Amino acid sequence: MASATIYHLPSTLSDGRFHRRSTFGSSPFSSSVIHFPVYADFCNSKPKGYSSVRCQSIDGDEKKSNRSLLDNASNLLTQLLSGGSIGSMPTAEGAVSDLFGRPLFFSLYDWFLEHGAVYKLAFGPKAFVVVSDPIVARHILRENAFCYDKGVLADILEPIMGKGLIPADLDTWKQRRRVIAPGFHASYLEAMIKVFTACSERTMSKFNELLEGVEGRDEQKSIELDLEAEFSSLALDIIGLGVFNYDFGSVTKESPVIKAVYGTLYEAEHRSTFFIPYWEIPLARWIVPRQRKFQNDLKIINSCLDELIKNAKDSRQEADVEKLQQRDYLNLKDASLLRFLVDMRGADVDDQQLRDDLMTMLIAGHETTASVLTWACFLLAQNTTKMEKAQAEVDSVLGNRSPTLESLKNLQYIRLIVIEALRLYPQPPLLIRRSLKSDVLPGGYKGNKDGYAIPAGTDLFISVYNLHRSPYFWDSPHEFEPERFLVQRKNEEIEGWAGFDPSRSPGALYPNEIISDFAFLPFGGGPRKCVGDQFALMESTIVLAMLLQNFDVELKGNPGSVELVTGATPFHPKDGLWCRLRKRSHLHQ
Ligand code: HEM
Repeated sequence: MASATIYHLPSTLSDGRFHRRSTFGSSPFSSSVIHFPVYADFCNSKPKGYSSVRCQSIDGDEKKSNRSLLDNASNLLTQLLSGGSIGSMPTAEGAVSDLFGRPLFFSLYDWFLEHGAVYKLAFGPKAFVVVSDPIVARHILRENAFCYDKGVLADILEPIMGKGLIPADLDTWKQRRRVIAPGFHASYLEAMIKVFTACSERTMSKFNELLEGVEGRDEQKSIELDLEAEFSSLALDIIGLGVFNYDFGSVTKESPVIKAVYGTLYEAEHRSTFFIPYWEIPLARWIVPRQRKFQNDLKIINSCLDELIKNAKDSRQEADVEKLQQRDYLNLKDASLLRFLVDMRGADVDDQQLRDDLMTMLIAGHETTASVLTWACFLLAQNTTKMEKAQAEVDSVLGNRSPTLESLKNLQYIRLIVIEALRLYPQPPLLIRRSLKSDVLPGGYKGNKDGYAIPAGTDLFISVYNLHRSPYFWDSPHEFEPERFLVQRKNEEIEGWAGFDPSRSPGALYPNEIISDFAFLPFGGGPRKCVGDQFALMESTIVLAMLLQNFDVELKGNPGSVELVTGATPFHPKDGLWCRLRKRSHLHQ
């Protein structure tokens, strides 16, 4: 009989990694948990694409009759307080109760199909404008980018990231972006491939050791583990080494710093699913136990970062940007971004700013990447043909060798799987903005030809989830089809959208917002686009390739039982992604 061993990581009990969903219980958004529709449901739905999502909502009259007094009062208040100023737009009379039963983005999707690509969400005393159209997204993110700031998101993240790139005011952002973006140059990324490979090898060794501990013949052995937790540890180790040359070693051990990082991540996540700055209530940081713990976690991380900054400054070797980029990164002992930032001539900054920069990248680049890998495995494990195609590519490109930059270029199918996972599960599913001045949004596809006037101070959600699953811009939008990115797609009917054309970004290893004219926005677009996109994509490709090179992966349970939680932060399977791993048959002794 085949033996299987179930591994609970030690952290299950002590660092809160797996308790985090329960901390979300108090949030109106994140308490939403749904059984995720099985991939096959999507494929069989008619019209192709969205009926599975729609079937989870209460439609029409039934929905209205279920509205509570709270919903009616909330909508009335919205109309009174903000309805007039952005009145020309279709309004989704969102029932607040809709938000309790399931993640917010499902409701946003239903309302998008009902009201169009730009609608106003009547929600309590506030109104949000929800955008689900590439032409409108392009206007906000690129053409008129400096008319908008991060609004609610900056309010939420500022206490954690300070003046890091994400929440920074415009002046600080301009100054820091100019210094940080060049740090992700080609030689740095190539050196990072060594880091991705070395860290992944540690994870693969851990899995192999666990398998060796199982009794029985090689071909019969399997282990069951939560791949989401494993990817989370691996991504933490990678971001620590890549950004500040610090080895958390979290794949194999626990430490107070690791616990503090997870504590901080969960607080960041909790705050970003709340949208109301409850932590600013006077004395909350001293009285509320979770806030006290958060302050303590921040202190632990900050003192670790302070020491790393001090060491980097003590060994500073000043140079111009061009000279820094020409260093022999493949052989540097410390190829980290911190080294680059500290050594850059003329970019002297105080320790506080450096700390904010590092903290921002630690948070922005950790769970996002772990989530992409999680959902890529979830999708692949449900599709035997695509899994076999992926493993065949890995076998022919890598054999039993470790990945290099050259092999990464040849792992085309694995790259597209990562991209397709990001299309179906964008991390985060919403981009948040607030208008700094009055503006006129384009109407977008099927919208008002004159556009929509919005006043200064309007809060907007660009729903990347809606964009990525729009039936107007994608064929079979809910299907897992990595191959779709190889095909040119034009839609002459859509005025103002240039269509999908891979040749628009020659030499790009991965499809991006340019190729899709803003219909594909996993890393945002325009000046605030993610600085770590290539880092994250290469990392995900290498980790996934090495996993498939070594193991057969299947879901432990039924895909329909995988429950999904999210707010404005990465999607998570509620109880992790439990998978069964077996050593690939050609690797048996
Ligand atoms: C798959 C992984 C990742 C995803 C999906 C992702 C996604 C995003 C998105 C959507 C934005 C734009 C947010 C907006 O416009 O409001 C962003 C910004 C940012 N990301 Fe990433 N990211 C990932 C990995 C990383 C990594 C690895 C790093 C750093 C090493 C990083 C650092 C940043 C920073 C600093 C910003 C702010 C840029 C600015 O405002 O100038 N991200 N990311």
